[in-house]
Amino acid sequence: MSSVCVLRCNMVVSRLLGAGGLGLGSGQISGFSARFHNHLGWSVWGLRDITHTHTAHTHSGGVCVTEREVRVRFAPSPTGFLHLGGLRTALYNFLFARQHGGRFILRLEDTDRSRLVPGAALDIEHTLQWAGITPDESDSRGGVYGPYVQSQRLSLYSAAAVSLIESGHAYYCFCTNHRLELLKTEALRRGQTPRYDNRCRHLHADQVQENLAQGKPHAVRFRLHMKAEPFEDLVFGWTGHAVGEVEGDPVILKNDGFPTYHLANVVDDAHMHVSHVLRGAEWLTSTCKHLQLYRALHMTPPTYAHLPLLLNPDGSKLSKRQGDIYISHFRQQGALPEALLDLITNCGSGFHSNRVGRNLKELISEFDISKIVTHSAVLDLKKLPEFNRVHLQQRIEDERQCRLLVDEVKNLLTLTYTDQIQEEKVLDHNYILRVLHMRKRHISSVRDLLSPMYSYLWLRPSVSRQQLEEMSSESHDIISRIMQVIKGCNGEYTPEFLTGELKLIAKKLRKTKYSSVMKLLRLALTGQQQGPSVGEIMVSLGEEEVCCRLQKSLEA
Ligand SMILES: Nc1ncnc2c1ncn2[C@@H]1O[C@H](COP(=O)(O)OP(=O)(O)OP(=O)(O)O)[C@@H](O)[C@H]1O
Repeated sequence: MSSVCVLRCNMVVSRLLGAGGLGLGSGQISGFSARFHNHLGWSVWGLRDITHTHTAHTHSGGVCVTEREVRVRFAPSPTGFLHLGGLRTALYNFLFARQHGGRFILRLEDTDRSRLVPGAALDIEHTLQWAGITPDESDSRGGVYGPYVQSQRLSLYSAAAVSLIESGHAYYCFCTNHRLELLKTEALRRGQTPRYDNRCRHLHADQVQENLAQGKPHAVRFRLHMKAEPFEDLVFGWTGHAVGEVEGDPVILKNDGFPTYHLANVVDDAHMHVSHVLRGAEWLTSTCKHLQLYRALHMTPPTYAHLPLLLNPDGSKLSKRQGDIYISHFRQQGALPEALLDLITNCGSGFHSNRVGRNLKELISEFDISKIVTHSAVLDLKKLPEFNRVHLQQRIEDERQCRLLVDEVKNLLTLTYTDQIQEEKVLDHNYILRVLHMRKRHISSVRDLLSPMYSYLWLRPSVSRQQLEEMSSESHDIISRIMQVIKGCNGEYTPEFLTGELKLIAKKLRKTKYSSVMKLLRLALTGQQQGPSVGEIMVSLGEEEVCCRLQKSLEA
């Protein structure tokens, strides 16, 4: 290119690097100049690094990974908190990386400055950590290809834009917002899809130089080819979109000095040596554009796998723009991370079969990218309590995890009942442990144990003798007999034993049926008319506490 072009490019670079101190010196971006100018080998679009071989029984279930180290990235924009759709895309990247001994990278794409949400970046990283899918490289963990936040990588994008302008693949666009709006309105009036008319493509070099010298605001646009190079997507198969025929040249660098998604993700994926891009299917049609950018930049593109989207029941995409329910909300409600991961994989695809109760280790070994289907899936949140119940039971049955649950219940109890708790023993580790084991098939969250239905576990009910008499005139006799049974049970204090004994007592009564005996006992022990079986209630409370409550009911 001519010296004019070099001059223009330098102007852009200095403007961009100087803009509000947002750009960094290239020294802050590891190995930038060396890698950027060292054209990475062009391996037939780089798409043969992963191939479908349906006969091979490989770890990944029919997909052979060869040559390059597997490096995948989850690249959300911190324009909102993480939702379940984003979590599933992150998870599939994580599963793929773990299956192939690769690296899982978290990159924050914060170039849309107008939509940044304070706290979102931290929320995303913390949520991934909470879910057990901790990135190997990220802003907080670091890594050799950092920084992992796009606003700290501006010099890379401006240099790429410069290189594209120099090679004639990009050009300055001086069109005003007003003109672009008019183009849009006119297209809509004619019933056409709005598109840029590529006017600035044809500006004479002198005109461009004059505009730049006058400091006219400008963006940089990429010159799209008419020809559509098809590519093989791991989910959608061979795909091609004649982007140049249907779209105007896209902006790659905005006039605020920030790149658009198209340039930034291409440059970063290449510089971070990303081998596979697993991202939402909404990017499928943009991929031909991205491949044109790779070609123009002489960079090796990754292999693509576009993932079907998770949808709301009304068919819309789960998206931060709609303020969909964030993961932090489910977390606050007591959802377990493994239950959420299990739910979002169950309502999608990527596995030979679906079943409830898969943990992360099993998800890694059973994930099969060749099983991902192209159609989107509706998220069925009504199933979450059942998924949570199954996973909570698994935690309760695991000694180490159950210890943590006991502590959680203890904290919740202290917070909920503060000074109402009369008996310190309800905060005892073994007492809570017993309650958890007794209720593990019935509760979806440990928070359920704090609901009024379970208050009897922590607080003594106040039941009057009169209430019991109203249920049965034999109530005194019944309660005395039961206390006798408890005293003589010699360690055989199980729900089954107690139920058998209660039946025997009922048989000896003249006026009270077995069912009424149960109702009477439930009321005396819990102050409630419904709840778990009486045998279970008695075992949960323990012999001493049951006797104490029964005795009190006789005296009340
Ligand atoms: N509903 C969804 N289902 C599956 N993947 C999704 C969904 N929404 C986003 N993703 C994917 O998650 C990754 C991060 O997405 P991003 O942070 O842009 O979220 P988003 O909800 O699409 O944001 P926005 O609403 O701001 O566009 C991208 O690869 C994106 O394709």
